[in-house]
Amino acid sequence: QEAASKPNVVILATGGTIAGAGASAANSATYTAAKVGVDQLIAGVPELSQLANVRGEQVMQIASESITNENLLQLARRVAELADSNDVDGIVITHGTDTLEETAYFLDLVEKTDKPIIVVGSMRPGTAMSADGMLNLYNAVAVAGSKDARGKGVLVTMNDEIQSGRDVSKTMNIKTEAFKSPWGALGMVVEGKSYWFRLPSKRHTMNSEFDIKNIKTLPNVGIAYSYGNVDDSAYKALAKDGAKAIIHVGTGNGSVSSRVVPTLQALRKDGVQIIRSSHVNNGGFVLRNAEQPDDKNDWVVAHDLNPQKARILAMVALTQTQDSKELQRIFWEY
Ligand SMILES: NC(=O)C[C@H](N)C(=O)O
Repeated sequence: QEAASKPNVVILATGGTIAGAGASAANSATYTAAKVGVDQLIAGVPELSQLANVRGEQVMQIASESITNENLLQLARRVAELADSNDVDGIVITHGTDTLEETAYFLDLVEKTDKPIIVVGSMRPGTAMSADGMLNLYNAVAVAGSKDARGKGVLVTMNDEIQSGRDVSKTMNIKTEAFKSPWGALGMVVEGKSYWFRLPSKRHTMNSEFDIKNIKTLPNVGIAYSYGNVDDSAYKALAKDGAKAIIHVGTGNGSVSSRVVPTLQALRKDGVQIIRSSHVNNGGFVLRNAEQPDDKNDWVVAHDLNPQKARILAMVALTQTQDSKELQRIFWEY
């Protein structure tokens, strides 16, 4: 009877530092990620059973720097199956923090559900002093089981904050206050209770035109970084390797070096989509035709998406359109 009154939350474990282990309690930074299985992870936080009926599944066991597009698709398909089942109220994904922001955004774009989907990780392994994984996981399950988290898109619970999976990124390694959004957190979780302050305004989940059920494979999209004295070799190499789009990680306004401009114009003529983003640290804001004539060059701007999130959106969008104007619409709306 007590179980019937609690929400049913499934924890999908993928690895990362939240499942990591070090040689001693003093090893907060030196450890091996993806060591501890999901059952042990759940057993390590017995208080979870006060929040929800929790069960776990090990989807993969990897450090998130090694995640592939196939891993992303596999995870997203399993999330969709669970979201469709009547006995699941919320889903938590434990994940390495390196690419957590990419996975969270991918799921935000392709999952057709208003059930809470929470992606969570930790900055320290569970074996370390002041490990942050236990509380982050507790908070994730609390949010996943709460009715007021429904319809808010994929969320990330790190360091007591509830962040939008679309906006959040890892801004720091080592520190536990690593996950920030340029537009601020959506809320806080304290002692298992959520406090909300704002809502995402971009299209996501139920309101998204993308659906994992229609996505068989993801296209090759590469990222090339700009800096002083940059040349065009990375762009050419990506195109040679079959990239359908290249995310240009520009300086400042997503600017393009005069040495690189002719190559990007030529690649666009050859059919490669060129998407300008910025490498500024606290959130880029790239506008069309600002510093570069995007209309003339038929390039796209990533607006506020960082390069790794721009890659995710470009891959998803390219499953549906090859038209640069459509691509730009999608980059404004998601
Ligand atoms: N804190 C972490 O989870 C980092 C680790 N390299 C990972 O992404 O799997």
